[in-house]
Formats: sequence, structure tokens, C-alpha cells
Amino acid sequence: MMRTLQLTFPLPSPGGEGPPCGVLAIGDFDGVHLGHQEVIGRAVERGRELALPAAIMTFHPHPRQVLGMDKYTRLLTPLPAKEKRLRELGVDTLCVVDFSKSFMCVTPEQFVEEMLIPLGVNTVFVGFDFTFGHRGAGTPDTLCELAAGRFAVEVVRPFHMDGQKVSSTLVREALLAGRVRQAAHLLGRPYHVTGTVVHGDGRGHSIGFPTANVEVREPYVVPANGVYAVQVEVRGQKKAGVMNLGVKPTFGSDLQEPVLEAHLFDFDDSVYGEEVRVEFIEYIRAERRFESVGELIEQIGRDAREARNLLTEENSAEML
Ligand SMILES: Cc1cc2nc3c(=O)[nH]c(=O)nc-3n(C[C@H](O)[C@H](O)[C@H](O)COP(=O)(O)O)c2cc1C
Ligand SMILES: Nc1ncnc2c1ncn2[C@@H]1O[C@H](COP(=O)(O)OP(=O)(O)OP(=O)(O)O)[C@@H](O)[C@H]1O
Repeated sequence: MMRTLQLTFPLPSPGGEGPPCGVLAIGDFDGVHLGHQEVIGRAVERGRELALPAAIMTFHPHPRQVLGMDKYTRLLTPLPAKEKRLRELGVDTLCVVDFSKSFMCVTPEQFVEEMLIPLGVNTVFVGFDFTFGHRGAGTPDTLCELAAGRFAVEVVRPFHMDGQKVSSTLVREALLAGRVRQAAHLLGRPYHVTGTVVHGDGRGHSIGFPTANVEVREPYVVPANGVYAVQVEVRGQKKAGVMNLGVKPTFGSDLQEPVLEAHLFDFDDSVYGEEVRVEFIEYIRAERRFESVGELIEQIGRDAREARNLLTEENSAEML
């Protein structure tokens, strides 16, 4: 069972429970993409070899949000999703460091002396481009020097795909451009959001395509507006469907925030109030305004067929 520790700087003197963080990987790890998985995998493996707990240190809120970059209010993996993923990857301890304005001023020396040393780390894993401390002054080399032999530092080489360094930024850019296929490629699994099914305007039924309206409660990055082939996990079962993510311009709505509406195939249970997980498999088209509801209905029919075909092909390819 993974445990989560909330840490604030400076750490109190170590308690009597023994060091919780034998082998520690440090970073934001937003999205837990394939580059992150490389770093985390190495730490977990080393932990097993040394019979020490494998831990991740991450920062919350996202440091860039604290630095004033508002788009980092939204995350690829809000904390509960990150916890779930890290647990699946075999991590023993997640240390969530409270990233406040004052933590921003902590120097690399202080970070080592007043955070890493009290945690009793044996080995620290960081990526080649890891920076830490005030103004990002610390680098993997600095970390090595400051450790002064008290813990080992392992630097992970860049993990590339298609000639690019895999990064959270790249995943964000892909999602905001609707390229959910590329995002899945970088993440090693489809991008997903979780939410609760809420009541819509009730129009879906009357146009022949009932939809589950998903209200996203955690601060997820939401992909570009458009129509997507999706897999929705409801009550522990995956259902194929087609989703419109947008503001429904045909109905002249003045929605500020896009809504997520999924029409699930071969499904007619009432799922109001239930928690669902939406996986974005493929982008189908941009959302648009139709001259008549009849045209919209025809187009939704085509979208549904396209999504169904795509997902059937996908599933049969997975079975091979
Ligand atoms: C696959 C799919 C594609 C859709 N595409 C559009 C679109 O391009 N433009 C639009 O205005 N509404 C689009 N809609 C939204 C419908 O207008 C919406 O589902 C319907 O109004 C029901 O809304 P309600 O659940 O709030 O009652 C689409 C819905 C689905 C399921
Ligand atoms: N592609 C990669 N290869 C190797 N190490 C990586 C890679 N991406 C991230 N890391 C390392 O994993 C840790 C967490 O990375 P972090 O989340 O800060 O990076 P990122 O994905 O590049 O994010 P961003 O795009 O927001 O800068 C850091 O130690 C970082 O150096």
C-alpha cells in the first residue's frame, strides 16, 4: 500500500518511524508520462534491490502556478489521479511538498540540508534537466556536490520519442490541439479525465442521442473542443461512445466553459450522480454550428458510426 506524506519546509527532526524515503525520485511528474515512468521505474527498481522504500517527491500546487502561470491551475494528473498512477507503478511513498511562495526562496543548500537529509534518503533519482531551489539554481551536478557522499545521485538520460524529449509540456500542447492520439503515445495510455454524471438540458433524448453530461470536478486539463471517440468507464465497465466537448453553438448557448457530453453505445442505464472516467481515444472533428437541428442529428449519426468503427478496430487490434 502506498502512503502519502504532506511535507512542509523545513521538515521537523526525523520521527521514530524510520526513514520513509530510501530511494527518492524528484520532480513535478504531471501526467506521469513515459519519460517520468523511466525515472520512477528506475527508482522503484533500485528500492527493491536495496530493500528500501521507493518514494516520489512532488510539489503541490504546481510550481509554475505559484510563479503566476495561470494555465498550471489545470493539471494532466490532479493529485488523486497522480496518486493512483504512482501506486500502480509500485511506489511506496508519495511526498507532496507544499509549494508556497516561501518555498520558492529555499536555496539548493537548504533543500538538501533541511529536506533531503532529514528524510534519510539513500539514493536520489532525477532527470538530466532537473532544476531545484531558488530560481532553479540547482542542477543534477549541484545536487551531487551538495550530497557530499551522504546519498547517491542517479541522473536519468533524456527519454525521447519521435526525436523529441517526452515532456508534460508536449502532452499539454497535444491535448490543447485535439491530438489525443499523440498524447496517448507520450503518456503510454489514453489521456483521461474523471467526473460525475449530471443532468443536461434533456435535449439529447429528444434528438435520438441521449448523452451523459460529465462534470469534471478535479482541475484537469481539458482537450480542445470537438467530437471524440471515447471509452467511458462506468460502474467498473468500459463502454465505447462518442463525445462532444464544447459549447453547443447550434443551440445559441452562451456557455463560457465547454461541457462534456458522451453518447454511449448500447447503453441505456441511468447513471446520474455516478463517477465516470473518460478516455479520449481519437479526435473526429471540430464542433460547429448547424443551420438546422436535422443537420446536426445527421452529423451525430455519422460521428457515432465513425467512433464505433474506430473503437472496434482498436479493440480488435488490442486483442491480437
Ligand atoms: C457526437 C456528438 C456531436 C455533437 N456535435 C455538435 C456540434 O457540432 N455542434 C453543436 O452545436 N452541438 C453538437 N452536439 C451537442 C448536441 O447539441 C447536444 O448533445 C444536445 O443538444 C443535447 O444536450 P443536453 O444533454 O444538454 O440536452 C453534439 C453531440 C454529440 C453527442
Ligand atoms: N523525457 C524525460 N527523460 C528523462 N527524464 C525526464 C524526462 N521528462 C522528465 N524527466 C525528469 O523527471 C522528473 C520530473 O520531470 P518534470 O515533470 O519536471 O518534467 P517535464 O515532463 O519535462 O515537465 P515540463 O514539460 O512541465 O517542464 C525530473 O527529474 C525530470 O528531469
